[in-house]
Amino acid sequence: MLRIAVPNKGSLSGPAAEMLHEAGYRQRKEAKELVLVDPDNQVEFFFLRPRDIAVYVGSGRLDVGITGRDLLLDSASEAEEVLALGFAGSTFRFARPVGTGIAGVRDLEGLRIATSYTGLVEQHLAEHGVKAAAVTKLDGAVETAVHLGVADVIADVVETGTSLRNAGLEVFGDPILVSDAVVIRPKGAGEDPAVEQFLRRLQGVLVARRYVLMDYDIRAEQVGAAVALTPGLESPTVSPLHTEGWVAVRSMVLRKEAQRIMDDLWAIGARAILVTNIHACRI
Ligand SMILES: Nc1ncnc2c1ncn2[C@@H]1O[C@H](COP(=O)(O)OP(=O)(O)OP(=O)(O)O)[C@@H](O)[C@H]1O
Ligand SMILES: O=P(O)(O)OC[C@H]1O[C@H](OP(=O)(O)OP(=O)(O)O)[C@H](O)[C@@H]1O
Ligand SMILES: [Mg+2]
Repeated sequence: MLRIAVPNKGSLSGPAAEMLHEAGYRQRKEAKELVLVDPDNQVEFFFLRPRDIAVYVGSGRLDVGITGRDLLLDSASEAEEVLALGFAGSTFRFARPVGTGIAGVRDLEGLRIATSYTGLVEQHLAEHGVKAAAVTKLDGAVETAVHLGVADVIADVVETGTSLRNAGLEVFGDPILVSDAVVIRPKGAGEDPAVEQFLRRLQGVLVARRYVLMDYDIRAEQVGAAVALTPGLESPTVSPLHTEGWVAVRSMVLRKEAQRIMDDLWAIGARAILVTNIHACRI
């Protein structure tokens, strides 16, 4: 049975559960369940703290896991990213009190930094040859550390920037990392058909979320122009219509471009343009 680590709490847990459900896996009924067996799919889910998942997978005790790229890299575990999942997107950045002159990583020499991600910060400082006075590890609400005098600057997860603004802080320097929810495996793990199948299912969900199916009718002489607008992933399906001189086209298009493409198709004479959701797929 494939053993999969899944986040039990925080920003990653809800979207991860939703994605696994869309991929056809059983989900736990209540948040206190720690292990769930899905015999129909031959998998076993272990609900763990997101920060610990890289440790379990890196040690090879679990075959595969879902966590954040920032947590994976902070842990320095023997696990590696194999697929980005497109949720829990954020950047990991330094922030200073508004208006202070600290402009980049080099200005951090001799300063005190608070963060929940000491591994990431120490690695980043080392890469730039900078020696901070202290890198203090806090569990959360890191933005408050400056106000309370525990640190001069912080390094934290930033999504909308609201938490920083509320604390009178602002980002400076380049992002240390762009993060996303990711699937991880032990480094160097060999081919495993069960893992491949798991990844194919998740890739199917990603494609079903990104793309829609577009159907339309068009005069045969315009089919070249129409197909240029809807080239599909490989090649669109073109079928004859009962009405002489017309064809039906079916193609996958990016969901976010669907309305613009419908306008463009209409302008070259396409009619009966229909868009449908893809429920599941294997590409
Ligand atoms: N506001 C946010 N927006 C997007 N991703 C976030 C946000 N906060 C945390 N993350 C991501 O979630 C992961 C951290 O999960 P974790 O459960 O440790 O913290 P959390 O989501 O902040 O939950 P909590 O602080 O309630 O325990 C990281 O990959 C981080 O990048
Ligand atoms: O840029 P924003 O949209 O404000 O999001 C970023 C904030 O969200 C997370 O905090 P969370 O609410 O999980 O609290 P925590 O700091 O205690 O983990 C993260 O640690 C930042 O503080
Ligand atoms: Mg948090």
